[in-house]
This record gives sequence, structure tokens and C-alpha cells, in this order.
Amino acid sequence: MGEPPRFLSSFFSVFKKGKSSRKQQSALRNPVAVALPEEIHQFSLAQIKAATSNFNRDLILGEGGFGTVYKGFFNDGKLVVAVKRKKREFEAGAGFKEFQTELLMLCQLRHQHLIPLIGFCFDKGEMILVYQYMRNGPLSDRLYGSGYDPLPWKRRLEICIGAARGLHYLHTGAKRAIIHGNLKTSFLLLDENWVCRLSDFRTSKLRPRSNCKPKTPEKLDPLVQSNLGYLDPECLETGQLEEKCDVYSFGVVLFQVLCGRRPFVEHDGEMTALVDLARQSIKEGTIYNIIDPYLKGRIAPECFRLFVDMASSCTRVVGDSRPEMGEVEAMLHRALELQEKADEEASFRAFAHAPHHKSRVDNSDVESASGTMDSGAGDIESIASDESGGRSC
Ligand SMILES: Nc1ncnc2c1ncn2[C@@H]1O[C@H](COP(=O)(O)OP(=O)(O)OP(=O)(O)O)[C@@H](O)[C@H]1O
Repeated sequence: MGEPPRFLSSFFSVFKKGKSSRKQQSALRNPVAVALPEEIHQFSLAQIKAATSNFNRDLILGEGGFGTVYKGFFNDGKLVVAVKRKKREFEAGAGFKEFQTELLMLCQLRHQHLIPLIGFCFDKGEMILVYQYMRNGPLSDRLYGSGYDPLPWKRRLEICIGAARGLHYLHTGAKRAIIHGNLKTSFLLLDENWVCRLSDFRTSKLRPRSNCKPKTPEKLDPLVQSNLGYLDPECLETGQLEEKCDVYSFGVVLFQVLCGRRPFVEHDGEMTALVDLARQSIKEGTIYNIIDPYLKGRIAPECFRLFVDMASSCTRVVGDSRPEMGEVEAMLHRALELQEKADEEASFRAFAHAPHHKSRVDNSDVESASGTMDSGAGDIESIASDESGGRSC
């Protein structure tokens, strides 16, 4: 993989100059001023219009901060894509930097847990990005959108593992770490096999070199700043986007996966950040009360403890005491193993107690075949005492 830093910085420098600069004019015809990877296509507006039946409203998948997303079709419908078209009000030039950043990042980054970019269109004033279509949509819809079946716990764990892998790759896969900067459940897209793909790299940044950290707080990108409920409080204070900021946002995602809730929730008549409510509930030993009701009785206690512990560590107030994404990924794998082991044991016990089998096995009284948490918090209060690791509050 090429090294993003030089690529990005030389590219952005072209656009900092005056509007009439010839260099900029030529770059505007081709927003990637370097050779494109073979698999990235540059589409004409006519091609995009044909793929989306002229931006047919019936094909709208959703609207986001950057623009409208349409379902599109190429190769006689064999290739299904998501077409993200920049908002009209950005015409004056706003949104261009986001377009570039997304394009440049995704041109260079390829990983099974990042959204695959198919191409782009930079024609007649339009800025359009074309991605692989993710049939199961964003994780946010599956957790708290209406009209969907609840996600099974193991699937949730697998999705979290995929997201952790994607982030770990961003943080460690290039010569300099890439910070996603705007992680949330709506940017975790699920393909037809429920594989999780990180999307939206509009605010992604290369990690600042450690020896040139600014002494005064930096101004955060307004988009990052608006990521309420997910934004690391330390990052908000210093303005420094680092890996630990993504780790914090990922911890919020873990709480959302467990609770099936939005980043802000109503609690005692007030809107509260889910992360604050969850951390408080952990301290009080009542976290089980706020988990997704669908999950009650379906999570193995050891798996539950580890998962809660992980979410809690990721959202520690002091950034340096948060784990790295590699550790988080490993812990989530462990949580999945614990769940699978409990499920196996449960099905073995259920089999042993089935009427056809009962005569052949010991008649001793086995309490529960599930082995899962089916009521109350059990011994999870213990989490409250060991989650503080390094926290200052
Ligand atoms: N590759 C894709 N495949 C399927 N659906 C997609 C894809 N990309 C985006 N979408 C749909 O389009 C919607 C809008 O996406 P977009 O990334 O523009 O904004 P968003 O998630 O609403 O967030 P924001 O407002 O912060 O930009 C998503 O919620 C999702 O439903």
C-alpha cells in the first residue's frame, strides 16, 4: 500500500491556492492528481445518470451530511452500487475537501472491513462517490431502526469484531496511523453476509507526528465536533485527533450494540449520553437493567462481563488508559468464544434432557439448560470495581 501522508499533503496543497491557478484548474478536472488504482473507475455524469435512472427518487437509500445516496445499477443490473451525490448547496466549493479526503483514503485503503470504493464522478460540477452496495444497510438501523428483526447476540459480536478489525487496520496498516475521526453506528455498513464495513472517511486524518504536537488546543473539524455522544471528551478539549479518540467512539458503539439504543437516551426525564448512563450503571451494578430487552437471557455471563468490561475500558476518560484496537479485537474474539462455548454446553445439556435421551442419562437435577444470564445482574457488580484502571474520575 502507498503511503497516504505525502500523497495527501501534496494533493491538498494544490487546492489551497487561488481559484484561478492553472494547477487547480487541471486538478479540478481530475480530483485525484495521481494515478488511480486500476479498480477505481472515473464515471461520467451520463453514466451515473444511467445507473440511477436519472437520480430517481425511488432509488434513494438515505440522506446524509454530504448528500443523497441512491441505489444504482451497472452492467445490466449485475453490479449494484450506492451512489453518494454531493448536495447542491455545496456548489460553491464547500464539501470539496471532504470529497477529496474520502476519495484519496479509499483509493489507497483496501480491507475486508472497509467499504469498497468502486469509483467516482467529477463532471459538470458534480461530486459523486460510488461504493459497493451494502445490502443490510447501516448498523444503526439494525439496532434501533423500525421494522427490523432484532440482531442475534452472536451476530452483534461478529459485527463488532469486524469493525474492530477495520479500525485496527486503519490504526496500524499504513506507515502512519489513520484516524477515522467520525465513527458511529450509521457508518458501520453491513453487507449481504453481515460483514461489517467501515465507511465515511470524510474527516479521516493521519496521526500527527508525536514530536510535533501543538502546545495549544487545535480546532477540531466541525464535522468531528458534531459527532455528539461519540466524541472523546479529551479530544474535544485538546482538538487532537488520535487513535484513542476512535477507541472511545468504538466503546460507545459497543454500549449501543449491547443496549440497542441511540447515542443519546432519555433517562429520568432528561436526555443523557448513553455512554454516561452505561458507565454510571456499571458503577452501580445495574448495567443489566439497561441492555436491549431482546438480549436478556441470551448472553452467557462470562461473555457479558468481558464485553461490558471492554466497552468500559474503551470509554475511559483518560485516553492513555484505553486499550489499543488490537487488544479490543482480541478481547471481542474471546467474548465470542465464551458465548459459543456456553451455547455448546447449553445445547449439550438440552440434548441430554430431551425425553428420548433421558432414560440413558443420569437423572440428576440440572437447573438450567441455557447457561445464559436470564435474570438480574448476577455477579456483574464486580465489573464496577476493576474498570477504573487509570481513570481520573
Ligand atoms: N454503500 C452503501 N450501501 C447501502 N446503503 C448505503 C451505503 N452508503 C450509504 N447508504 C445509506 O445512505 C444513508 C446515508 O448515508 P451517509 O453516509 O450519506 O449519511 P449518514 O449515515 O446519514 O450520516 P451523516 O449525516 O453524518 O453524513 C445511510 O444511512 C445508508 O442507509
